Amino acid sequence: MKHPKRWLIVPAAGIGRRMQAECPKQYLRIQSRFILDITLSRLLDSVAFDGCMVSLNPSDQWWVSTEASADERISTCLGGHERSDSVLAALQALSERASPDDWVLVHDAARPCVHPADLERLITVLADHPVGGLLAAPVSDTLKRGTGSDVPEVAETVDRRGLWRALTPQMFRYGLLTEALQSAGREQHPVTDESSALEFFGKMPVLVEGRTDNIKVTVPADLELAGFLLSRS
Ligand SMILES: Nc1ccn([C@@H]2O[C@H](COP(=O)(O)OP(=O)(O)OP(=O)(O)O)[C@@H](O)[C@H]2O)c(=O)n1
Ligand SMILES: C[C@](O)(CO)[C@H](O)COP(=O)(O)O
Repeated sequence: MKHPKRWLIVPAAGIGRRMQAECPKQYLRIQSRFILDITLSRLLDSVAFDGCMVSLNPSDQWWVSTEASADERISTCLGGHERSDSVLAALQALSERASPDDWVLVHDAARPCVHPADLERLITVLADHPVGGLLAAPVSDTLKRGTGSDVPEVAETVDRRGLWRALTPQMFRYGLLTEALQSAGREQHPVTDESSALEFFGKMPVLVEGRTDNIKVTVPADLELAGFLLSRS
């Protein structure tokens, strides 16, 4: 039986609106390196991939200045309006090289602190699984649902038992992930991660516990925290 290949997709076509920075957040620097370069090097230096596809914004003017742009292992494609569109564009850009049973790991460009041990655990746990799964962290805080007003008040406390925070990478079979994202798009079913598309497609992805320091750089305060975490890794 043909051994499945392993592909990496890094959606990096966002504009980082919540970061309120002068450039898309994946091009902010930590220790003088672009966040995107840090993320890609942590992934590619830790795991053997058969190829890597990075989705870029059509207006991207920074990619040409990255270390990654000179890396022969990495190809690029144009991303889309939503993260899911950017992931689907990367899957379609790999269509000539990938087979349905190949593994695809999808990781946010904005998560530079991902730890090699988490990558190894995800790949090992899911190696023989027919669908795949994702890194996730059990919720440890008490959760409140707020009212939508300018001064939000507690509407209810949400039972946190069994709740997890989805992280990335998320790892699924190439064919199934492509079909699931296409189906969610046709049905205009909003998905904010790959697992949501598989769930909509009737599958139950595996939750693989990951480190809580695998943060997504989203708002200004996250940049200093990511810098601290990277200084210790
Ligand atoms: N149309 C999009 C939107 C997001 N992303 C990528 O998906 C990852 C996670 O998305 P998010 O944190 O929401 O990034 P942004 O969309 O850039 O942030 P914001 O929502 O604040 O604009 C990021 O690496 C981002 O570059 C993408 O490739 N294509
Ligand atoms: C994929 C993800 O990072 C899992 O938590 C998250 O859904 C991305 O959401 P965003 O709004 O695109 O940042």
